[in-house]
Amino acid sequence: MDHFDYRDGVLHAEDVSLETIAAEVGTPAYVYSTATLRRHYRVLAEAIGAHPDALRDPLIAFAVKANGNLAVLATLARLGAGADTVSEGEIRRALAAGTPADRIVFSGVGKADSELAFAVGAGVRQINVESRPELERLIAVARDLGRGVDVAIRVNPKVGAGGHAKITTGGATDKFGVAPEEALALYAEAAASGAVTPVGLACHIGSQITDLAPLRAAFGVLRDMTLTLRTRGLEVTRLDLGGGLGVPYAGGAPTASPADYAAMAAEVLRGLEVQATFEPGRLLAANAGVLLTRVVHVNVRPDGRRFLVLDAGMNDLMRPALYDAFHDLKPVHLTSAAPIAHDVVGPVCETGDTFARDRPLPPVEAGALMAFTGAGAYGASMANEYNSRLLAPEVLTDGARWSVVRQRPTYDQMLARDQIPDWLQ
Ligand SMILES: Cc1ncc(COP(=O)(O)O)c(C=O)c1O
Ligand SMILES: N[C@@H](CCCC[NH3+])C(=O)O
Repeated sequence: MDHFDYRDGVLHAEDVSLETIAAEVGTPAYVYSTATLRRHYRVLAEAIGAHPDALRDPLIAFAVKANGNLAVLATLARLGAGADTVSEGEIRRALAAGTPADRIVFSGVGKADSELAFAVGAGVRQINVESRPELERLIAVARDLGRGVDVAIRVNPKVGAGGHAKITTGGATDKFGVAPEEALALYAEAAASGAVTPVGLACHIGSQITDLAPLRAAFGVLRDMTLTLRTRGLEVTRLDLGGGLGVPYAGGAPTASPADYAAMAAEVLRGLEVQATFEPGRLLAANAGVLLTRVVHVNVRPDGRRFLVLDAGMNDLMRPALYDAFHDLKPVHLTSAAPIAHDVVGPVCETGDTFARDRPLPPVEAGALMAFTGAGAYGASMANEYNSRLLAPEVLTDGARWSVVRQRPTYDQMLARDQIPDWLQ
């Protein structure tokens, strides 16, 4: 949180007061810090770079799904980050932000033929194949285009982990990847096809993982499989270790450090002589962003229950509604008033539009500005227009500079997307 701190009693993003941003851009609005993004990238890059013997020529491919804003992607691309993408839209975002195609990895369980063709045509670094039907379609697409592509087979190591059942991806019954035995068979089939080149294995077992044990187990599966493939005469030059390392959400559980994570990965991969890819999303972006919001009013019921009604709703920040996620809420103006219990809610017509129950907060008045922390990952990227609410704009700070990096749409733009057919006039 150090780049989001109080100065003279007002919460700032780097050198910019959130009050200034709210006054000019309105609320709700996402605010990201370039300095924090850079720091997070460097901490991870240095942690990985400390093990050049085992983590050779590493690639940090930012998971675009966490935050697809072009300015955020461009910030990371300039530091050398690649991109982990799961749709044509995300590949296009990464390219538009200046990420070189040969640093873009394409993952996902349901890539359409048109998306596979786009990725092959764009010359992405590798496609992480998640199933037999996908491999068959990719081979057909590559043959049609007369152009090859490097592939990794995404393994489902049967080790699920993560902060919530809905964000666990590595369990045996989860839809992602293929079981180790089948992955070995697909690898050989890919090699035999002559149309695509299998270069390695991939895994990603979940998100907001705070403990290294399940990650170690999953990486161990990749290691064993690498050795098996080599005994079968197949070359394995890359391992994609996925993302998933958790972050400290203010008030939440502690998590393993990037240094311990990298040391563990190095320990498991040492001696394999493979190139390692990492796909962090949350780790780089979550604590680099806040969601700035204004109190609509405080509704105190006769029984004493205090509803703090914000102008941000579950459509802007879905994580609490979807995963019961905890996001700290800070008043933009520091106060020493004693905290009292509030139910923090948005304006959306759903009971699920509740950010927190009985959250101790200093009493605030209508119009007060507040900020949800830890909102830089899976915040704006998961936002929607439910209740016909306009998507929140996004702002990026860099020292004393700041810019709107995604405009709030207008109601006219929202309405213009729909058409009433002639036959209804
Ligand atoms: C394949 C893949 N890679 C990387 C990520 C990024 O995960 P995280 O933000 O937890 O690092 C995800 C999302 O969970 C994913 O599905
Ligand atoms: N969207 C989730 C993380 C899932 C990542 C995608 N596999 C979150 O907000 O925590």
